[in-house]
Amino acid sequence: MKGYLVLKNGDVFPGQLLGASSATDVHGEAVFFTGMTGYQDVATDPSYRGQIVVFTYPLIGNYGISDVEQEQSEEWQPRALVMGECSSDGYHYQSKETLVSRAENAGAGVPILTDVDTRALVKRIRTSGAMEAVITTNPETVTWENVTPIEEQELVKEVSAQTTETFGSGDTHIVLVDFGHKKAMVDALCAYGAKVTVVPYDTPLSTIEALDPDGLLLSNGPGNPKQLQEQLPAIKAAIMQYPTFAICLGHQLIALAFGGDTEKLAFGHRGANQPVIDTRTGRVDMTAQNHSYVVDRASLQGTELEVTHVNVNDESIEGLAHDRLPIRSVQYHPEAHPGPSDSRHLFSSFFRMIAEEKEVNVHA
Ligand SMILES: NC(=O)CC[C@H](N)C(=O)O
Repeated sequence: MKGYLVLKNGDVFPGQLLGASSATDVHGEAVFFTGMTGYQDVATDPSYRGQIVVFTYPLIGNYGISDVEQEQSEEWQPRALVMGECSSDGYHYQSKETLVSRAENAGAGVPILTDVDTRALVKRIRTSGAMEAVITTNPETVTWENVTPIEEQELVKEVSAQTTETFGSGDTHIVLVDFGHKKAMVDALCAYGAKVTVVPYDTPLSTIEALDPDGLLLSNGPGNPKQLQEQLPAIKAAIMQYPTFAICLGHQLIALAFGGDTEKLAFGHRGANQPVIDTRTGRVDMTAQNHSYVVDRASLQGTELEVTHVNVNDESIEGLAHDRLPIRSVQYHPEAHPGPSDSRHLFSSFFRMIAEEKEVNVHA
């Protein structure tokens, strides 16, 4: 069926619609992802909730869909996927589903718009910025009334765990505060010897205390971090009490909790090759990224936070450390999925930080 992506500025990009809910108009924020692989990880990453993801790589779906390895959550998360060409053969995961069959059977109702001039579309987003968009079968009838802008949607509430769940059986107990975590994060923690308890984003401090964690992980998640303003005092109280590592949305929340500010990038960083330098060691990692917002450097003046990592391309802030407490955060994704795992060592630094803290407490 013929379909269209209509940008809020009026530009229309035609294509072919696949998927269960192809007849319905779907609103979202049009953003682009530059990785050559990782489409399944992207399609299931809760950070993409509310967004229409345009893939810059022209051929998507060619290695198939895995049962579990690439799956980051149980649902398809973006509002829609847009691509140049959608492969109907899953080459690597041969006996499994393909992207086409997944879209066609998608109970979640995530349409895929293929055969789109994604090059032109991405150039438009680069010049005009990430923008609201609609996937539709009839561009004439598109309306922007009664649509809540993504900044005002309570997306974390939609994706956060409803109940507490425990994974792994290691000796180090990590409580993962779930703003919309990716499964790869739990897997990475378990691989380093953790037992992980995933708790809803608004879990009170007393419940966290009752779980007696060795450390906290504040996860990634969708939307504007300022949506969680009300949670900041509780987040601050918790992270001041336990060694904490925070990723992406979690990193932004740490900045906000300590009096810093965040701002929105024109079109964000979404891909698998963002170079990040550790300003203390000079080491550069190629990183997996997926974010619209960044911590504002000037806002950190006078706070207890120090910048530890910087993006080599645009000098935006990529990592923070508390000047006194064992609190570290990064804007990028050390758990990868999709993208390189160069920065997986940050998980071992987290476990080292926890061990050091235990030492200090033993001798205190
Ligand atoms: N991956 C994430 O956690 C994204 C954080 C936040 N929603 C942003 O877009 O900046």
